[in-house]
Amino acid sequence: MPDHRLPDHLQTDTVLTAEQRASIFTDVPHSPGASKPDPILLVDNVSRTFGGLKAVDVAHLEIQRGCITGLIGPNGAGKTTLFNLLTGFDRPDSGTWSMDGQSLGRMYPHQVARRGVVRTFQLTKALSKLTVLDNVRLGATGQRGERIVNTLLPWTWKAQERAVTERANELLARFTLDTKSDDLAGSLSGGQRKLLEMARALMTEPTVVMLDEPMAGVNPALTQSLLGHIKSLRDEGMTVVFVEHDMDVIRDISDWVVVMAQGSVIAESTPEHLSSNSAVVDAYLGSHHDQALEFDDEGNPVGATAVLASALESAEAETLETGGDLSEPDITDLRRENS
Ligand SMILES: Nc1ncnc2c1ncn2[C@@H]1O[C@H](COP(=O)(O)OP(=O)(O)OP(=O)(O)O)[C@@H](O)[C@H]1O
Repeated sequence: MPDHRLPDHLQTDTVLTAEQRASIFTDVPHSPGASKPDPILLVDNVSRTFGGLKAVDVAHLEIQRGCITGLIGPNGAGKTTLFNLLTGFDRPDSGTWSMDGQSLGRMYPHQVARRGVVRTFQLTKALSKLTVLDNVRLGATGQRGERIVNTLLPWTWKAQERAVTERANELLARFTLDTKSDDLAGSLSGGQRKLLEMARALMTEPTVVMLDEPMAGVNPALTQSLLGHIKSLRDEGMTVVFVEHDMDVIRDISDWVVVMAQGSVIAESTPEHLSSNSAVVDAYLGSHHDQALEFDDEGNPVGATAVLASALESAEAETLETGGDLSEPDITDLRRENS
């Protein structure tokens, strides 16, 4: 059994400094299912099939406490399905997973949230006919301590109502949505809805926040602000797991990166060493060679194309560093080999 206690020099109250986060992963092997010094989430043998397709088949995964873990992988790799399973929005065929030793299996989403694990969605789920404030207030449903509130006397409900509204207003201010609190959520831009979702998720004062493509569809001006918000969740002691396709974002904010392909975890790494991992390069090459490449107005690769470009660049650099050469193979040599 691996020893999951943090070494003495890393012991903290969950809020880790940048130095502590960097040293946490120094001895973690860059391999799928690697043991972490202090995992908050443990996943074992979780699988989910749709018809004949194995969407998720994760043998073992550990998520380090107090850090940002980026989850990447080609389209259809199973990232969203894994999020759905871990947060009670879907049921696996098999497997177990737990937070701090407490099983989270066979639970409904609100029960998982009560235990401190919340998630946001790739496509935001704001209720467009409700005000922004009411959307955030709804996040308090299933709140930890709700049962205690239910046993309180009627006149204390009002106090609870006030507390919920107060917290919702604080969160709206934090995410710079306070001027919009009386607007209908349907009037918000895509980026503002992402902020709204984050605010709603934080109503339960979670321990683990799982964000499914928080940057997708967000304009560049809001991207920086969202990145800052995600970092601040970690800096307040929360554990963040997020799905993202943009490698610049992954490099900017992840402390550790988990790579999925065809339902399984195929690699784990620090963001710096990601592109030199041949399994990652293979996964992206394998799944994207027949897809249209995507570029922005300035001709820079975006989305999966950016991941591929970055992986190729690093693989080429590695080939050169190890004395290889990048010239096309001589066709006459190939013919000779095949004859
Ligand atoms: N409800 C469902 N019914 C049938 N197939 C599904 C269902 N949900 C997911 N799948 C399939 O499972 C596989 C994994 O999908 P999933 O959405 O988890 O991948 P992903 O890594 O999140 O992809 P993306 O990056 O495109 O969001 C895909 O082949 C998908 O088509």
